[in-house]
Amino acid sequence: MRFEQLRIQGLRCLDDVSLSLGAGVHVFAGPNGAGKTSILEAAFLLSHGRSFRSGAKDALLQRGASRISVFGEVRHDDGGMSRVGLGRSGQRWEARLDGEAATLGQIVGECAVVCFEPGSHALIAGGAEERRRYLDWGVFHVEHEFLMLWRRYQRALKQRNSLLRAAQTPPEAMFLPWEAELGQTAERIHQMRLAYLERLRPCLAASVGGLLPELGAVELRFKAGWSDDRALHEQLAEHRGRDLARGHTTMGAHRADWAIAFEHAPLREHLSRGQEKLTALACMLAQAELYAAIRGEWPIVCLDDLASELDIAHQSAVVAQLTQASAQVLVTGTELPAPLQGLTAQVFHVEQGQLAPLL
Ligand SMILES: Nc1ncnc2c1ncn2[C@@H]1O[C@H](COP(=O)(O)OP(=O)(O)OP(=O)(O)O)[C@@H](O)[C@H]1O
Repeated sequence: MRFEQLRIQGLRCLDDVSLSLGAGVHVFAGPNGAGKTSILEAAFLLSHGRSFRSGAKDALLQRGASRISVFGEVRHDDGGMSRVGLGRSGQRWEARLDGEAATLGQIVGECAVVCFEPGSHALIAGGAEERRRYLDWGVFHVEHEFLMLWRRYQRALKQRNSLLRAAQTPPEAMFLPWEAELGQTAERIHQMRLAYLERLRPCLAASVGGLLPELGAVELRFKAGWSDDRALHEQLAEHRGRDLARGHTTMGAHRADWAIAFEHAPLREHLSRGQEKLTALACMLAQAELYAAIRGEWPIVCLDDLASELDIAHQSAVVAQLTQASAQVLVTGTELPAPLQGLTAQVFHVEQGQLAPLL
């Protein structure tokens, strides 16, 4: 798939920017603080309903603006077109699909963007939340039922947590239905996550093998978020006392995690910062490749500040793979990255939130 049009209003320094994009590689080049990353953020927002920069929800709105809005025309490889939009004035985000009010899930289902950026190493070196988000984004695109299950799970979790925090401990009967619901939905979420990771495994082995051959075979480990010897609802009942003391639910699908271990770097601490970044990039590429295998089209790939993140050999390897796959690629850099010189790429100069195509 690819964006044919992208319109961004009121996002950081981008006051009102319209872009026409084609197939293949697009480069956004310009000085620091010009607004290059903000363009990728807008694309990512349509596919995830959030920015890839942490804590950015309020910072996204341009200072002094009352509304933020991002609109994209997505051309699918089968010729179909989806018009996706996301806007926010005040605290509420509103989604639109083909001119009609829609849910966030609907637009995210139509528009797939993956991104490698300077914070991506957090997928390997950071907390479990990033890894769950990555996993669940992939699961969602394979199993549309996932979102509904996840919402049911979150609702039950919220209810149980508020019982845990009540001034006077409620009777057991009030906990039981929520614990049963958590147990049921968590089990199905777990099965979907496991099935997705099984499908991801060969894609990951291939992309890691291409980018980090020196680290040897790769192993993917998954933790459900609760012990696998008993049903979750039983464990929730058993550990209610501990959860009451802590004021929140300490086990369940919201505590799941996964990890990658290499034959020659079994612990995460064995990886250099550059290897963490390459591993995160391999995860992103594997997810894109699996998406393409399942859905029949590549997601849009964003590479933020590519030249400062990777050495030239790895930049070249990534660009070659994406060009071969005919993915639409949006790259940023203070200059045109070396592996793109001589390649057919549409280059835009970005300065102070303004864009101009360079011939
Ligand atoms: N809410 C906001 N309102 C207005 N301007 C903002 C807001 N948030 C950030 N900015 C400004 O918008 C610009 C955003 O820059 P962005 O991160 O997109 O730049 P960049 O071209 O990727 O820079 P770099 O090369 O330094 O990474 C910066 O100049 C920043 O100061």
